[in-house]
Amino acid sequence: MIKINSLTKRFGDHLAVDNLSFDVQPGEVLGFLGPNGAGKSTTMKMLTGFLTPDGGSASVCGFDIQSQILQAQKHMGYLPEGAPCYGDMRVKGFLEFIAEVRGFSGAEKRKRVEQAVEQVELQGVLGQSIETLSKGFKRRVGLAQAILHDPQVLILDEPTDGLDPNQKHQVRQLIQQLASGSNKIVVISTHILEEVSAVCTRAVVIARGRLLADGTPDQLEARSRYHQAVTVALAQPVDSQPLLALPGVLDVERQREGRLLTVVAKPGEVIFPVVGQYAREHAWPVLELSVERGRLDEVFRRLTSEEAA
Ligand SMILES: Nc1ncnc2c1ncn2[C@@H]1O[C@H](COP(=O)(O)OP(=O)(O)OP(=O)(O)O)[C@@H](O)[C@H]1O
Repeated sequence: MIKINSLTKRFGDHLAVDNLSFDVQPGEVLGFLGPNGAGKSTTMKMLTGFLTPDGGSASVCGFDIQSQILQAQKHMGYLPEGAPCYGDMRVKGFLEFIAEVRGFSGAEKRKRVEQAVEQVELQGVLGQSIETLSKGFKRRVGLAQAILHDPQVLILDEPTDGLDPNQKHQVRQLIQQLASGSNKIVVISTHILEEVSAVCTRAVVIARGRLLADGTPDQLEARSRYHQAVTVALAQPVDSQPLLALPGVLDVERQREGRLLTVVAKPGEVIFPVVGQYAREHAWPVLELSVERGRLDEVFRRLTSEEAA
């Protein structure tokens, strides 16, 4: 597991990571969220031994990241932000080089490279130099080097940043594949909130280096103003004002010239039945009626802007 205890990092006067504490358990895919400059990459760099903390401690698979970093690194795969690789090396040569650095040789080295190549589907570009690859393929090379030694812990800094929707989908599938049923830990930093719903079992939100929220995607969505909101799509606009008098209704938002209503519930209230009944009784031309789980982007904005205020 990963244990982070009051981890702190300063750059000059600037406190980039401020007393951060949380644990990650085997089997978890943790989304590490925060606005630009929140301290995500700095935290990941400390965990992986690329930066030394100024305070606090952390351990990975029981190994302290300061006094036992080499042992900790054996259990970790790391995809740094932007997935930097040696541009003038060819893909195969680069992966063989990484395999050697990881201590593999001979048949074992060939097997490890083959497996990683297969997992991220690099077969078609093995002879190509890395600098000539598309962004998506460069990212895959970065992923291949991170998983080559089959680590217990994968730390991925914005693994889908800048990829097209198909490539994003592929990388997410790969993350799910790597994590599923394996008891491994995957930590991914991201700005993309749909990624959290798509692949993460838990999310931690930070801003200005401090922890703001920690929970499952469902728990975070439940903090949204739109949790249990009812969305009503209509063929024509209706008089929605009376909805405000229904029990449990907090607000009604109108969009598309009144043909899309979002009926917001008071905290803890379930309003789908009363809104549905009202619409039926008044013969509204309903095209679609649905309940919202909550909007992560709104929770994220609120949490991080409260912090900035
Ligand atoms: N080597 C450095 N020297 C000085 N300041 C740094 C250094 N690395 C990071 N910082 C500062 O520390 C803060 C946290 O940066 P960090 O890269 O960890 O944020 P982040 O959450 O990963 O942001 P992003 O989402 O933009 O990648 C920022 O204000 C950044 O400018």
